[in-house]
Amino acid sequence: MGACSSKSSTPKEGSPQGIAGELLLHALEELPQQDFKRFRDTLAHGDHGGRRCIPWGRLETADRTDTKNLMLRFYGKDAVLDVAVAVLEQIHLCDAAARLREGREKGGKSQAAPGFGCPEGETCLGKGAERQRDEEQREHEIMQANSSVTIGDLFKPSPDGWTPRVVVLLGAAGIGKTMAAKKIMLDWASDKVFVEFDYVFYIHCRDGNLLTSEASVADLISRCCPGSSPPLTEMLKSPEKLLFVIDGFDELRFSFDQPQSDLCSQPWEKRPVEITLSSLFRKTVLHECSLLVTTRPAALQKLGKCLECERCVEILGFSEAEREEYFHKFFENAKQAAAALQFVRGNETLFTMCLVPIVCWITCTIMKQQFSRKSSLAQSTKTTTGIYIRYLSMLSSSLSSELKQDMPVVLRRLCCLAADGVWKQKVLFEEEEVQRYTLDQREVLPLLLNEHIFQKDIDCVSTYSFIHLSFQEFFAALFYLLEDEGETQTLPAGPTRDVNKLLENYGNSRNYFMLTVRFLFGLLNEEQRNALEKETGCKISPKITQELLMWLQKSQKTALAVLTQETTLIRELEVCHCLYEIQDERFVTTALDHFTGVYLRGVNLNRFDQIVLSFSIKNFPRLESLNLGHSQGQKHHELQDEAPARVSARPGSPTARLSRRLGCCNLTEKGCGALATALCANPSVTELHLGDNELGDRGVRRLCESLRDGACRVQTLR
Ligand SMILES: Nc1ncnc2c1ncn2[C@@H]1O[C@H](COP(=O)(O)OP(=O)(O)OP(=O)(O)O)[C@@H](O)[C@H]1O
Repeated sequence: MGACSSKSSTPKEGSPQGIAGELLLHALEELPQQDFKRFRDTLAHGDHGGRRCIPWGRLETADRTDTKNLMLRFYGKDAVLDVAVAVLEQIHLCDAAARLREGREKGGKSQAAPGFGCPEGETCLGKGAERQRDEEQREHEIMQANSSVTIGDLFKPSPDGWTPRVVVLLGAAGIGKTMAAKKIMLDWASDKVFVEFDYVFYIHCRDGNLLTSEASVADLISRCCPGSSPPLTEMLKSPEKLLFVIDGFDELRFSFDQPQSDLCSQPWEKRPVEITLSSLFRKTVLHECSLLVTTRPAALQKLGKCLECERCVEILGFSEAEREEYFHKFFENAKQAAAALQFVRGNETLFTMCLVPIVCWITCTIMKQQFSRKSSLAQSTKTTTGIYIRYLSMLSSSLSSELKQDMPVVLRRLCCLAADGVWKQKVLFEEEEVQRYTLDQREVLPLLLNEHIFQKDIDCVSTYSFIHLSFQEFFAALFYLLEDEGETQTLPAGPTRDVNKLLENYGNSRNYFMLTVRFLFGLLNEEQRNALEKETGCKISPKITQELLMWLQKSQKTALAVLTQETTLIRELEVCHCLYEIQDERFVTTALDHFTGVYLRGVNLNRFDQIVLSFSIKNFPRLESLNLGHSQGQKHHELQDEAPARVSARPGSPTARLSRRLGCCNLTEKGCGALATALCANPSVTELHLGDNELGDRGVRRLCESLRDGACRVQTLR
């Protein structure tokens, strides 16, 4: 658990951090109590030249030593004194600022002693430290997610008594974030959770995108209380009793890069919605209120720029028992539920995929129809794309023959609408927009669209969305594969069909494109393509295959992978998800031939992720390293039992130097058996880092014995 304690220890005497820390502590101790309070307040709410503010929740009760330690932890030894000097100047304590600056200059000279601190200008070392901090922070977050948390615990104080005010609920597409947010509202309303809050407001970000006129925080609150005039003055009197549930941060179109000086400070101030939300996130208004924000992981980086996440909890999806419970509730009929479960359990991958509730829902919906009609869920379905295609087939089979005839045209138009929406980060479409695509709602409503009544400014308008955002992303992907039969020329100008444009933008706005790109890979699978063509009557062309392949290979230079001096490592599990969806071993092997390893430290691997990762490992021609240090989640059965064997069994690998780092990845003593067998068969393994695993002395002995005659070094950390 070493990495989880990201709390820095007290700086050691004589260390560079110690000097910065000592100077800072000295400066803080010189401040009278009132000034020290102003210092903390500015630290939490001031402008630190783009640097993060320390959340007030942490500073509120901090004494001088705590404040020094928090500042060192947040800004590091190199920047901490800059921040302190700037804060002192902001609160007009210019003498104190000058003394601190002078002390730093003197201290700086003494640091020039050999072997003490880093020479000036060595920015690469600095950057390394920054990366390291990010990584540790992520590992810390993941750790938090793993200690199982219930809704009622989200705002509970941590063991050291500190209560978070900003909690982020993180989860993949369709994992149940909106469901959880709505459940929170219901549970709070019936006094089951969060009794400490007098008012809880639910803001769905997709609605925020539609607001065109200016709005104050008070207006946003009023919108959450429809039909009545809420007691706003009373509500705003005690901000610490307010909780805002901000659902679907990833769906917000706003950039949130306004300077601090543009933000509002009063809840009655009417400003563009973007500014108002930003002010709420950055706590320049109602800074004592609490926020619960849900988001897909891809938007975490953007979120981190506009708010200080104080606690991050990941929704992991349904456990096996919960999947069973879901089936029973869905079917109501015990016999049908048991039969459906038996079928789905017969396809282990499908059952695993059902850990994502939306997949569970689609599966059950298809199965339910299967009981009344011909079977439509193939036993072989094992990709997310496959499930969505089966759903579409099911809908198509339920259409009247007249509607079915129009299906290719309707589908092509619908795909244009979906793609246009994905590019414009639009989830809700107004009636005229849908009509502009010459889509008659009666045709498409049963297919995918949900109708919502939305209060836009003073009017009520009908808006439509795909039955779930992930369906919009599925249809947006299909847009790039459908052969244009000419009729789309009459539609509003949408995005180009050039997939390269989408891929180029993936790096910048990945959270909007990630699932769409994953579906693109899935739709290239020949079997899936054929099934879709047969069911819908549309022509689907695999002409983008080469583009996707080249993009993956080129992605050595993108955020998907990291190119070190000698090796190119896959750094994002998303690459493996894309490759898994295509289920084409030749494609996967060719794509992976450009990489030499996988580096996924601090990733939360669920069982499906493990299946996905294992698929890539199995088809990895030049795998030299697999680093899963600090990866957490359910035990890595798949990787323990299969991946090592698969790696060693690959022809052509004997000359490869294989180094495996499995530190802290939940490798158990049992897993050592499989690992040992694999290692025996693979004399090319030269290094094995096992870090802080649970394998016990027997496990280590077993491994060492296996490796006695080889050149492999085993490193453990316990
Ligand atoms: N706890 C649950 N119990 C039953 N069904 C659930 C649960 N959570 C989610 N679902 C089902 O899964 C669907 C998707 O859930 P939800 O919309 O909450 O996901 P999400 O994480 O918000 O997805 P996205 O990031 O794509 O917006 C829901 O419409 C519902 O059918």
